[in-house]
Amino acid sequence: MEFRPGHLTGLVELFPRIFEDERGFFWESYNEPVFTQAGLPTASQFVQDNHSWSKKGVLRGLHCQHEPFAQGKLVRCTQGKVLDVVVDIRPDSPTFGQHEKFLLTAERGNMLWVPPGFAHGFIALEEATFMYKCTNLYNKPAESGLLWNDPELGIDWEFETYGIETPIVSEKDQILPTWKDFQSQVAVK
Ligand SMILES: Cc1cn([C@H]2C[C@H](O)[C@@H](COP(=O)(O)OP(=O)(O)O[C@H]3O[C@@H](C)C(=O)[C@@H](O)[C@H]3O)O2)c(=O)[nH]c1=O
Repeated sequence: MEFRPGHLTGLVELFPRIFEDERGFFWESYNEPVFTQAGLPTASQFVQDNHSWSKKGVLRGLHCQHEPFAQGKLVRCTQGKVLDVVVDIRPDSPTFGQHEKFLLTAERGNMLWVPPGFAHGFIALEEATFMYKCTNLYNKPAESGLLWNDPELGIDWEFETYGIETPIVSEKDQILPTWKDFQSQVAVK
């Protein structure tokens, strides 16, 4: 497994070692001592596993849960490919408000460790199965997030590159706060 730090502190992209033969392929997606060595959470810290499937063009996000329910997420795409986007929402971070994008594909098996303190989302660039482990349980009242197309965040979701005309966004995600509103909400909490 190769571990590549993201530009935003705390993010880690994981690339498994892939063994291919005439039958197909094999790789280790989790190995406790290897994860410990890399400073990543291990099995007992992951308390919830999630699995979603999305049509091409579905955009989910950007989601987070406020403290003390913030979740770290180890995410991966096991069918198709997604553009994964994270926004740094740690007020004391020098990169507060900045985002980073990762192309996660089933073929490469790459994963992303997103620590607590980020809003997270993705767009399915083709039919995609998305699976992830979380370090905290789902807590509906603690749900929050950011509006995916807020100009202030300035995220290019690369629709043109992948032939997506209009993203499919849930009603809930269409009314998430802008970056400006999110900051004032956090400030009053
Ligand atoms: C996230 C979640 C949802 N649900 C339920 C609530 C709802 O009725 C239904 C669908 O929920 P959502 O629309 O929030 O699903 P979705 O938009 O896929 O939410 C996910 O998006 C990605 C980007 C993330 O980062 C995740 O943490 C999570 O927020 O599933 C759970 O039971 N447990 C969970 O952990």
